[in-house]
Amino acid sequence: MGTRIDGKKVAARTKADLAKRVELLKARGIQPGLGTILVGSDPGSVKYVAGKHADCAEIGVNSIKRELPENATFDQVADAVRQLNADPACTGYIVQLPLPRGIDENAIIDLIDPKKDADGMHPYNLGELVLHARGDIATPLPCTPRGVIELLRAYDIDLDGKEVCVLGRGITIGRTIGLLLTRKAVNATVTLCHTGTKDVREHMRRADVIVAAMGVAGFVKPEDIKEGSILVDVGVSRVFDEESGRYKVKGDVDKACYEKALAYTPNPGGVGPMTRAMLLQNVVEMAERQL
Ligand SMILES: NC(=O)C1=CN([C@@H]2O[C@H](COP(=O)(O)OP(=O)(O)OC[C@H]3O[C@@H](n4cnc5c(N)ncnc54)[C@H](OP(=O)(O)O)[C@@H]3O)[C@@H](O)[C@H]2O)C=CC1
Ligand SMILES: Nc1nc(=O)c2c([nH]1)NC[C@@H]1CN(c3ccc(C(=O)N[C@@H](CCC(=O)O)C(=O)O)cc3)C=[N+]21
Repeated sequence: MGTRIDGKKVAARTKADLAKRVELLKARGIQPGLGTILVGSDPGSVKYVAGKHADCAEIGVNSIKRELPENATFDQVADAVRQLNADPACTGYIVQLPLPRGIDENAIIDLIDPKKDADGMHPYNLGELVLHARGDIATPLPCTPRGVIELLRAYDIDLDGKEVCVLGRGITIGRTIGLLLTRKAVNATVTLCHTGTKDVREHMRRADVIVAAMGVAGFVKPEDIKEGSILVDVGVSRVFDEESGRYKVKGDVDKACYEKALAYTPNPGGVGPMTRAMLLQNVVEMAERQL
């Protein structure tokens, strides 16, 4: 049985450290504040946003909530973005995705002040990430990819020279994590797979590390992986559980793989809590840049 990588534990440690940094900021007259813009009432999104505010309260960061109805227009969402750009109490914020159909998400993300982009997904910040393969980087990093890397680092898993197979080319993780994994400080070699990949299972079998970020429950099977591989399970599906009669969160990795793995992140309890912790870390770092 491989090592279970406990995301909750590492996230709690990260938050305890951030709480101290928030104290220092306050002592120097800076109060960090996280803004959220939620459009509509998708139950998943409502839950994520509530979780983010609870995290803020835990470490002493102020919350600024903006809620718009499902039928909000592009201009209304754009106005909410402009208000948070101008609000000095808001040091960083996110627009919860997905936005209702008909609102161009990329056009909204474009309007976010890159200095307040807590998700690290503004084109300017993504561009900075592309341009800086070496040295320090002073712009906010995308939360989920950063969470994955911090989580592996917390368990002393060295990615230098490792073959990483990423499954999925979504914006929140698949398409950007390679930019972090291939930075000189991490030094991994990355293959990015998607529905156009010819033999995705062949790529998985070759990999030292698999980052599964598709949202296809149980996609990665024991016969697809190498003995001693490291499994990072990011994808989230809600699957009906016959036994309990309730919907349960399921990851992209079949639990039967754990036996063969050197280490694995459970789902839930792995990457999710780290994603949230990295959002807070971005907000604290953005506030620290004001010092
Ligand atoms: N735990 C956490 O903290 C987080 C979890 N997530 C979860 O991670 C998952 C990915 O999110 P996101 O980055 O937004 O990606 P998207 O959901 O936008 O995209 C999914 C990707 O998976 C690919 N894919 C789907 N089925 C297959 C298949 N059978 N074979 C190969 N590739 C496939 C798609 O390929 P194609 O492009 O060809 O259609 C697509 O690129 C989601 O389930 C999301 O909920 C996201 C962020 C944080
Ligand atoms: N712009 C943007 N940024 C995101 O970061 C983003 C997004 N859009 N769209 C949707 C996905 C999904 N996502 C999760 C975050 C935390 C948990 C999380 O904390 N999960 C807990 C359990 C939660 C439960 O049980 O329901 C865990 O894994 O232990 C899960 C999923 C962020 N996403």
